[in-house]
Amino acid sequence: MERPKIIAEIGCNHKGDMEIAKELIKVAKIFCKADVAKFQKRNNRELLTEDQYNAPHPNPANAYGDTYGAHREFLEFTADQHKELKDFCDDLGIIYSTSVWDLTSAKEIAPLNPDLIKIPSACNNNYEMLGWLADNYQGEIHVSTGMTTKDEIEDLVEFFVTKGRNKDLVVYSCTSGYPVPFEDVCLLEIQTLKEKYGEKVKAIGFSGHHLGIAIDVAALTLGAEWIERHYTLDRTWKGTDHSASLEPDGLRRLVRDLDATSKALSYKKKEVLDIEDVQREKLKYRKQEKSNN
Ligand SMILES: C=C(OP(=O)(O)O)C(=O)O
Repeated sequence: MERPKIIAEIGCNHKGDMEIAKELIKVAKIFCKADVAKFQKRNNRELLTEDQYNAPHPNPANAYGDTYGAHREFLEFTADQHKELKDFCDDLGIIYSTSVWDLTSAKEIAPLNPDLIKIPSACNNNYEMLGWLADNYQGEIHVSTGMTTKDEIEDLVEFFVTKGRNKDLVVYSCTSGYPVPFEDVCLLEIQTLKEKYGEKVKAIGFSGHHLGIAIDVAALTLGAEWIERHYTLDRTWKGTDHSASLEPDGLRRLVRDLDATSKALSYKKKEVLDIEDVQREKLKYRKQEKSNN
C-alpha cells in the first residue's frame, strides 16, 4: 500500500525566527524525508478576548512575552513571511501547509494557494471560517477532531457535504493534550472515522501528540492516510510544544518505519514467492525414497 503522507508539524517551534523555520523545513525534507512542513497562523487580536490577550502568560518559564498576547505575537509570522516559507518549501520540493485559527488568517493564507490548509481541533466549530474556506479555497481542507463530540464531527462532515466539498476533506482523529498518555490516544477512533466517513470524505488522518513512534505504525494499519506529528530541532528549547515533539532523528525513523510497514502490508501475489523458491528447494521436507536393495 501507499505510505501515509507525513506532516512535520513545526507549529510555533521556530521560536519566531525565520532562519530556524527554514532550517526545520530543510531538515524535515532532506534528513527526515517528510512530505509536508506545517506551520500555524493566528490573528491574535481576533482569536483572543481582550482579557486573554492582556493576561500574564500562564507558563512564565516558556513565555516569549509578558502577556499571553505578547507571547503569541512573538511567535507569529506575517502573511509575507508565510509566502517566503511557502516559496522556500516549493524550491526544496516539500509541501508547505499551515493551520489557520481564524477567518483573517484563512483569508491571508488561501491566496498563497497551498495544497492543503488545516483546521485545528480548537477551531473546527468556527463555521464562518469553514464556510469561507469551502467557498473560496480550492485545495484540500484537513480538519482535526480533538476535544470534539461525535455529533459535532457529524455536523462538520455534513457541512462539507452540503457545500459539495466533502471529497476535498480529510478528517483527523486526534486527542488534544501535550503530551497525550498512550491510554488516551484512542487509536481505534481512526477505524470509527473510517467506517463512518471513509466513503464520504477524501481520507482519514491521525494527528498524534503522544511520545515516541511506536503507535503511528498502528495508525497506518487502521487506515490513516495522513499522519501529523509535532517536530522540533531540540526538545529542550523554550516553548510548550517542544517536549511533546519529535527531534529530527525521531521523525526520520518514523518515516522509515511507516515506509517499511506500508511496503509490507500486502498479500502474497503468488502462493510461493520467487524469494522463497530457493528455500523451498533447499529446506522443504521431502519424504525419503526407501531403496529396496
Ligand atoms: C493544533 C493543531 O492541530 P491538532 O488539533 O490536530 O492538534 C494545528 O494544526 O494547529
